[in-house]
Amino acid sequence: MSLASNKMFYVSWEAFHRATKELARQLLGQNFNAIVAVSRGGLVPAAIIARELNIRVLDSICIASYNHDQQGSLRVLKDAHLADSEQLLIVDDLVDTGETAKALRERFPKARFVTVYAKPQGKPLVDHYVTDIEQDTWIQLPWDMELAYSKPLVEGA
Ligand SMILES: O=P(O)(O)OC[C@H]1O[C@H](OP(=O)(O)OP(=O)(O)O)[C@H](O)[C@@H]1O
Ligand code: HPA
Ligand SMILES: [Mg+2]
Repeated sequence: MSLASNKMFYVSWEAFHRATKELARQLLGQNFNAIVAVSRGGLVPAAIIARELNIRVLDSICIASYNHDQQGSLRVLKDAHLADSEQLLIVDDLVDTGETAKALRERFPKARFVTVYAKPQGKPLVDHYVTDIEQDTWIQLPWDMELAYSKPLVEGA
């Protein structure tokens, strides 16, 4: 998939941290004992949730489907070793078309699957998420950005 619109949703590190802590709060009391992070995007929220919920056992599944904003075929580069169970939490940064989520649901039918951001197409596939994003909007994540000079509206200051 490539976006026809160029609408962007820019996420700072602080905003990402705040939203992920809100996701952790939604999960309080559900007694998860292990996390599978969906690498790479799920690694950061998985670490934050693990810290908030005092979960010490983490694993990763490495899935690639996008080359920057171009969706290609989904490839599982490395599987996770933890067994599927209702106490297992699968964490990704976002769900967009839902292709990645579909593959994860098949791989871990008993586990709970959560993301920080969700677009409409993928939303039905997640158990919990924090922020709705429109389908035609690209989420710019903090690790894909850097601070840069911003030209003033009027030159010559
Ligand atoms: O709902 P979908 O349309 O499947 O898109 C969502 C997936 O796409 C991104 O991963 P990507 O494959 O770009 O790899 P990355 O996590 O290494 O950036 C994102 O981190 C999700 O895992
Ligand atoms: O909107 C997005 N932003 C970053 N990565 C993504 N991978 C799928 N959709 C997105
Ligand atoms: Mg990913």
